[in-house]
Amino acid sequence: MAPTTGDGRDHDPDATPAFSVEGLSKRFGSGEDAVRAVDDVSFSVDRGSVVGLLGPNGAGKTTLIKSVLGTVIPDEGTVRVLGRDAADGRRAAYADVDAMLEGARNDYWRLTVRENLRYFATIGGVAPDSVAGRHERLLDRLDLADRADTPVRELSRGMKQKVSLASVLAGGAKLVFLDEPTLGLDVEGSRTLRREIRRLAEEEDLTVVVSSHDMRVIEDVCDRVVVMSEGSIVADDAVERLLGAVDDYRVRVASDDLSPATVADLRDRFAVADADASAEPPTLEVNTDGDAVYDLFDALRAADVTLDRVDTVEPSLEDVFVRLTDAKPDDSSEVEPNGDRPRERRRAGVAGDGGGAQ
Ligand SMILES: Nc1ncnc2c1ncn2[C@@H]1O[C@H](COP(=O)(O)OP(=O)(O)OP(=O)(O)O)[C@@H](O)[C@H]1O
Repeated sequence: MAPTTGDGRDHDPDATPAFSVEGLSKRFGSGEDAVRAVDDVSFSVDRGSVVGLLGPNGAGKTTLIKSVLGTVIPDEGTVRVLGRDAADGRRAAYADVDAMLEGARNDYWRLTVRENLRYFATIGGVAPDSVAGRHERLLDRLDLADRADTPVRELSRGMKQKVSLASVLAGGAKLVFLDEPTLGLDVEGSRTLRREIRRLAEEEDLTVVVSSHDMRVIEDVCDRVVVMSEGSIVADDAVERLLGAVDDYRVRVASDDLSPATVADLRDRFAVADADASAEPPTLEVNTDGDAVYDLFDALRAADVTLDRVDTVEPSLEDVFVRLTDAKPDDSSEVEPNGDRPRERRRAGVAGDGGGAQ
């Protein structure tokens, strides 16, 4: 048990959460038009953990993150960052915190990669020479070392995204928020960045909060997932436990005999989760439990469906998410040609990056 002082603060640095929020609420607007963006939310994040923040559009994720970053002032509740009450002194509370909000930080494209790291260390209040070793390590780990002296504008999108991540870490932040870190990347670029985020978290002893609509990011990178809906936390658990909590038993059958009429008939009688008529052979996924699976096979036999293949399907984080929030996970993944999400793309403020309190 960590020693505590009279004010209840503990002084064992490892036991102090990276951040905690208590009774946090934020409302926008007033009267009938008021929106409770965050509604009495309390939770804390241990140091060294990698936590995913999930939720459909408008769930309150960004407002929550900005409240912790100090760029949104909550109506009620307290925020403690690395043991310090954010209301007591923003500068001290946020010295070790940084964020990459909504896709990418605006790195300076005319500066080289290394110059960007030095610049962001400086505006984070750190003398760049004192963290030169860290910068070399970051460049190395993110496979940017041989491009360190290249202007950012000459890099591929995937590399620019990695420069953004390195810039967030350039000043020695211990707590970082990454919002949609893989947005706009191709499959390979996204996979590389996910691997690097996980590795950096472990090797640099970082606390990372990742917000994304991409379930692969959350599944690959996070130890724990906090799911928000309509301003409240609706689930908060380890990824495996969330997956285990879904006791759906789903079977996927494949057969050339699955005609549209047969599928329509089965839809009336079973919980059909998915049907793909264009697959070869066509497939049908049905949520079943207990005896329902036998009823399904009886019904298929009665409809003269000869099965080519039968599989059971493990529940995915997406299934859990849909169950908890009643929303599709990618309902805001519409991406503009430049890779940005359309809504309020450039509006977000970042601590130390010109974001003003609202
Ligand atoms: N500055 C603002 N003024 C008015 N309403 C706002 C403002 N910021 C957020 N809201 C509203 O608060 C609610 C929560 O928004 P928030 O951006 O926090 O959700 P989110 O979970 O981050 O959504 P998304 O995934 O789409 O980014 C929404 O109804 C949103 O319209």
